[in-house]
Amino acid sequence: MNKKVIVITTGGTIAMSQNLESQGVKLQDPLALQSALPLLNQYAHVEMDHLFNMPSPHITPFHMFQIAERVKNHLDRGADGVVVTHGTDTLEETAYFLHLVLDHEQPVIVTGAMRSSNELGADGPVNMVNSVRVAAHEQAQGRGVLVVFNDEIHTARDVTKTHTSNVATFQSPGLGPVGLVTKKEIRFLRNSVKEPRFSFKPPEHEVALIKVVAGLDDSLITWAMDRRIGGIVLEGLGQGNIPPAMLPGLKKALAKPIPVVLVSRCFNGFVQDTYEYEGGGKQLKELGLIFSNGINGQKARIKLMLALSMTQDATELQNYFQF
Ligand SMILES: NC(=O)C[C@H](N)C(=O)O
Repeated sequence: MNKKVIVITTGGTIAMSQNLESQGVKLQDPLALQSALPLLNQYAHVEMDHLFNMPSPHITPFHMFQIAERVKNHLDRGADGVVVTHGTDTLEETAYFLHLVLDHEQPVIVTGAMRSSNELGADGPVNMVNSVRVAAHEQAQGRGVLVVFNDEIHTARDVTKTHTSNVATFQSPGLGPVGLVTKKEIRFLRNSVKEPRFSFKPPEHEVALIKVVAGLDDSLITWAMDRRIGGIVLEGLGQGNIPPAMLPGLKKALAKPIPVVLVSRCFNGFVQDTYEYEGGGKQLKELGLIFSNGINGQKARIKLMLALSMTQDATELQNYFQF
């Protein structure tokens, strides 16, 4: 039986073309994407739903919720799979947001392109075809949200954009792709981590992501507190350490209480309570920071936003970050 796959378009380079005079790349009429339909229909019965036409730096967590609502509607109404086309700059954040709020068996795939539609070697068509193929594939079911790009399949949890312009930009550091797409075959290489899902609600709290650098003091933490931020993610150094000058503001934030999640700015390895010096992981653990492993700073921010819509309780928040 021909599977029914819905392609929801939201913009990004996949929906753009290059102006031959200025060389600038910008959005075109989203209906131009419909020209891919005859190609896509070779693999499934495909319908397109044009939701937004935005560059992905314009996407906010509220837009992510709107995308999630649209995906959910299609899945609830019986689509066998959904593909979301999206700009690559914030693609990993939207993919992870969808992953945390959707709980369907049917495959949900996020894809995009690094080269716009009229550039040499445009990768949009092949990424769309591969995404539709994966969305219609039995073995893609029950794996949560996947990112299909450049003949590879990645989980929303693990994938990150690693190159500003190369078509092989999406990688899962330390793990590699969860699956591969060839002309003949779709093959999954490993299972995905199961994560608890969050309530289907728009995020209510802003969360600040602060990248820790040598010599940083607590002024960004103070700024975040003045803005009545709901939570803070610290992208710490190494195994999860910070300069001592951050401690006064950090202690004030924790006393409020504002939950603070700690990830590492290294993209391999774990944050852990190893170091006993001032600002070291041992002290941060004692102060009550939530240690988070397996997701980067931008994804920990999305997760904390969703978690704060469910609870403010420190132990419950901690539990969400065990996975
Ligand atoms: N390749 C891309 O899609 C990048 C573009 N700036 C976007 O995220 O919308």
